[in-house]
Amino acid sequence: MLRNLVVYDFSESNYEISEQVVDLPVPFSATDTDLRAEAFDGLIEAALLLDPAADQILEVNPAACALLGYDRATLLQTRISALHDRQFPALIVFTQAVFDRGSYWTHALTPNHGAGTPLRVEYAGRALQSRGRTLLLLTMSDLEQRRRRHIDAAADDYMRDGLPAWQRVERVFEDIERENQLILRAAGEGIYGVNAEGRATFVNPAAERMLGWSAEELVGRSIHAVMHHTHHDGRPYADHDCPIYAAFRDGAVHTVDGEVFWRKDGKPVWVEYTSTPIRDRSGVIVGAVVVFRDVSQRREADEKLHAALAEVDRLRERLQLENDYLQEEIRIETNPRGIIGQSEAIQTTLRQVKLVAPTTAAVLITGESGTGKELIARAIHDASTRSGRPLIRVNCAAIPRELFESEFFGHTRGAFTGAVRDRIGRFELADGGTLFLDEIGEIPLELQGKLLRVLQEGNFERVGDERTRNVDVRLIAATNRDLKQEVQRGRFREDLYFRLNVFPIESVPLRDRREDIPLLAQHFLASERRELKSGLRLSQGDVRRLMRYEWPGNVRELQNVIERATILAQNGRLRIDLPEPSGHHPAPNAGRQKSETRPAVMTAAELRDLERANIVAALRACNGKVFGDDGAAAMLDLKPTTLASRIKALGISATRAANGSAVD
Ligand SMILES: Nc1ncnc2c1ncn2[C@@H]1O[C@H](COP(=O)(O)OP(=O)(O)OP(=O)(O)O)[C@@H](O)[C@H]1O
Repeated sequence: MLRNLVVYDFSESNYEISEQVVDLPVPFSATDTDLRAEAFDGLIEAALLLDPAADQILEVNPAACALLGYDRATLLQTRISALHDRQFPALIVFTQAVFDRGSYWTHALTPNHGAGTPLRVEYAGRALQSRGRTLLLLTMSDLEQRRRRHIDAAADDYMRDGLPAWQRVERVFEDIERENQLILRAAGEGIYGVNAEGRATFVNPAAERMLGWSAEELVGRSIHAVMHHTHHDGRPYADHDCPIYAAFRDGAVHTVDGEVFWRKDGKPVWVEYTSTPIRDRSGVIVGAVVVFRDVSQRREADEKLHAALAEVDRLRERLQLENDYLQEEIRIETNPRGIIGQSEAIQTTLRQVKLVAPTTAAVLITGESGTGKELIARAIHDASTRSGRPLIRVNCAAIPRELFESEFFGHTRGAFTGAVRDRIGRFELADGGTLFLDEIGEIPLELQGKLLRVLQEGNFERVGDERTRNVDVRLIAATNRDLKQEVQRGRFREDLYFRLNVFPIESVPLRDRREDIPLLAQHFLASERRELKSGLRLSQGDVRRLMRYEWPGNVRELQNVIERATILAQNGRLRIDLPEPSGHHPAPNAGRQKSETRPAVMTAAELRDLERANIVAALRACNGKVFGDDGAAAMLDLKPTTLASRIKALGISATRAANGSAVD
C-alpha cells in the first residue's frame, strides 16, 4: 500500500517532510458541489478543510470561525501550523495518523483562539483525495461545551425520572386534600419525602432554600439525624419521638407547630409541618411526605405581641391599683391640702418643706397623732419634681404582720394561700413618685432589713418571685413614737433609723401653737359651711373656749369638734361640744392642763358678746328679717318684740348683720 507522508512547510521549524501518495480507505468524491458546500457551512461542529502539504487552510465553516475566534478571510490566510503554536509534533502525529488510518481523533491539540487563549477541543480528521492532493477534513468539537451538554442531558434524565415521582406525590396530596381538607400550597412551602426508613427521597427547591441544604446533600440521608435531631432548647430529639417518622409508622397525618429544623449553617428555623403517610397501590405505607413552612417571622411577631400584651397587662394592673388607691384616697382625703397656721412652729415647718421638697432626701416627720404629719408629707410631695406621679401612703399600723412583705413588695400568683393573682406592691406603685410610710414605728423588725435594702439599693423581689426589681422612690416616713427610744429598746434597727432620719421635721402639737386654733377653727368651719350652706359663725366665746382646750387629739380633734358643732347647731348657733378637762381626754401635760383649763364660766361681757353674735348670726341667716315664720325671732325662739328690743339694746343693725362679714 502506498503511503502518503504529510508535508508541512515548517520553514520556521526546520521540519523536513516529503510527500507520498497513499490509498485512502474512504475516498470522498464530490458531485453536487452546492449541496455539499451548504452542508459543510451548515454543520454544527466546526469544520476545516486543510491542505497539510501546503500548510494551508482551504476552507472553513462558520462554526469553525466562531470556535476559533477569527473571521473566514483571516483563517484562509492563516497557516495551519500558525494555529498550533508550539504543537507541531503533535499536529504532525495527528495528521499522519489520519493519513495512515483514513480517520483519527485526538484531544492532544489545543489550537489558539483569536483572543490568544488555547482551546480545549477534540480533533476528528478524515483524509480526502482531491485532484491528486491529499487533503484533511477536520472537525473540532468544543470539549467544554460537550461537558455542559452532558450535564444538561443528565439533568434531563433526572427530570424525566423525577417528574413521575412528583406527579405521584401531587396525586397523593390531591387525595389527601380531598379527604383531610389539607391545603396544598406547594409553591412557597418546603416539601420533602422520606421513605419508610426515614431517608429523604426528594426535596423541593423551597425546602432547599429554607434549610440551606441542597437536595443532593439530603437525598438518601436520614433526615431526622440531619436536621431534626435537637429540640430548640438543646434537648436531644430521639427519632422514635419524631412525628414525621410517626406518620409512616402509625399511618396518621401528624401536624406540628412550634418545632425547629436545623439549617445547614447550624441555625434553627421555626417551622410548622405536616407529615402525611404515603401508601402504594396495595395500601402499604412506603414513606411520608412532609410539607413545612418557616414560621420564624410569625413567631417573632407573636413573641413581640405577647411581650407587648404582658406589658399592657402589667400597666393596666398597675393603673387599676393606682386608680383603686387614688379613689380610696379621694374618699379619705376631704381636707384641702393647704397647711393653715401662722405660729412660729408652722412657719418653721413651711420653711423646712420648701427646703427639702426639691431634693430626694428621706424625710422623717415626728409628732403626735393628728398634728398634720400626713399634710406635711403631701406638701413635700406636691412641691417636689415628683408631683406628677402619685404619693402612695401606707399605714404601717393597719397591715397585718404576715402581709407586710406582700403589701410593700407585691407577690406573684400562688406565692401564698389567697394570692390568686399577681399583685404589685406599694413600692412599685410609687415608682417615680413618693412613698409615705405612716406609723413607720410599727414595721416588724424582720421587714426592716428588707426595707433598708430597698432604700440603699432600690432593689427588691416580689414575694414568690426571683426576679429582682428596681424602683425609684422617694421616701417620707412618719411616726408618733420616739424612734430613738425604739432603737435603744431594740425594736427598731438603728441603721434604718439613720437612713430615714436624713431630714427630720417635727410636727408640733396644737396646744403648743394655740395661736393657730382660731384660724384652723375658722378654716374647718368655712369648709363645713360650704357643705351645709348655713351662715354659722364662731363667736369670740367659742374661740376662747377652743383656745383654752388642751387638744390631745390635735388638729384632727379640732376638725371633729367643729364638724360636730355644725351638726349640732341650732337656730344658727354653733354648739361646740368640748369634753370637760377632767373628762375622758386627759391632756398629756397634766400640770399645764390644771393651770390652763377651767370650767366654762363666762364673764358678763363675754355673755353679752355671745348673745350679740348669736343674734347677728340669726339675722344673717334670715336675711335681716326679724318678724314672721322665717324671721330671726322665730329662729331664736323669742318673741319678735323681745328680739327687737335686744337688737336695739346691743346696738345691732339688722341690715348690716344681714350683709356683714364678721361678728359685730
Ligand atoms: N396645719 C393644718 N392646716 C389644715 N389642716 C390640718 C393642719 N394640720 C392638720 N390638719 C388636718 O387635720 C387632720 C389630721 O392631720 P394628719 O392626718 O395630717 O395628721 P397626722 O399627724 O398624720 O395624724 P396620724 O398620726 O394620726 O396619722 C387632717 O384632716 C388634716 O388635713
